[in-house]
Amino acid sequence: MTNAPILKLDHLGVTFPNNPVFSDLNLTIRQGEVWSIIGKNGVGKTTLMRTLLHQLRPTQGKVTYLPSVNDVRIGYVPQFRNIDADYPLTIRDFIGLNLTGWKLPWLSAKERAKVQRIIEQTGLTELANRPIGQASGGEKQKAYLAQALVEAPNLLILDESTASLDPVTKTELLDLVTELNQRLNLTVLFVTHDIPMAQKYTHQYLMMTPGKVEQGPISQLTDDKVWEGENV
Ligand SMILES: Nc1ncnc2c1ncn2[C@@H]1O[C@H](COP(=O)(O)OP(=O)(O)OP(=O)(O)O)[C@@H](O)[C@H]1O
Repeated sequence: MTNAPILKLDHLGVTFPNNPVFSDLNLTIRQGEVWSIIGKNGVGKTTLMRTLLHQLRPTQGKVTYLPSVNDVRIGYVPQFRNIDADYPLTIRDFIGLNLTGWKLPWLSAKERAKVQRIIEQTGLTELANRPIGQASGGEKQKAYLAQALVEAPNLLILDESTASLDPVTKTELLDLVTELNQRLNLTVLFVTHDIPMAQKYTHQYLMMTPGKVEQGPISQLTDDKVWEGENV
């Protein structure tokens, strides 16, 4: 398995009107690495993720996918978002939503098989035909993860996506992500406030504090450092 750089940030910065969020962020992420992105509320973690997804244009510096953006398939699992109880899709339909390209409005047999495989991997077999609007918060989060994984991403961004889960479900999902990381060299960015989970499941950390960003191996993320970072 290679350990080539997949993503490079050079002097990256985002400023909203009258609100400089972060600046001069330099970071190289290699294939197969698992990073935790931590920092207190409002420090800019989601803003950074949106910049990586090209949903936001940086006001300083640049984001480069290597060797080119065409080789990187990003799966994004958002923070908990509610879905109306009468939303008409089943969990199975929801997972396959992004697979229907412009050619056909329905899934091919191959695409249906992909959806079925991911349903089994994420433990959603019993629930697959239930309307997603009627699923619990944790079940919806599992469906979002399955939707992000169905296109076999090589970069997975989990944006506080385990925050609303019970400890058993959280562990199940992060074990699955770890298995995909080890088997497929999946690169993972895990935005979280859950430091014990970050210490258990990730290899590197990026800690954002107002005016400063620090990074290093997860073994160097001490409780003192987290306390300082959260109280700037
Ligand atoms: N579209 C926007 N326009 C203006 N300001 C924004 C916009 N999006 C985010 N912000 C501001 O940027 C800052 C960073 O927000 P962001 O959501 O990135 O923080 P975060 O670290 O993800 O927080 P949390 O841990 O609470 O999810 C906040 O002050 C927020 O109000």
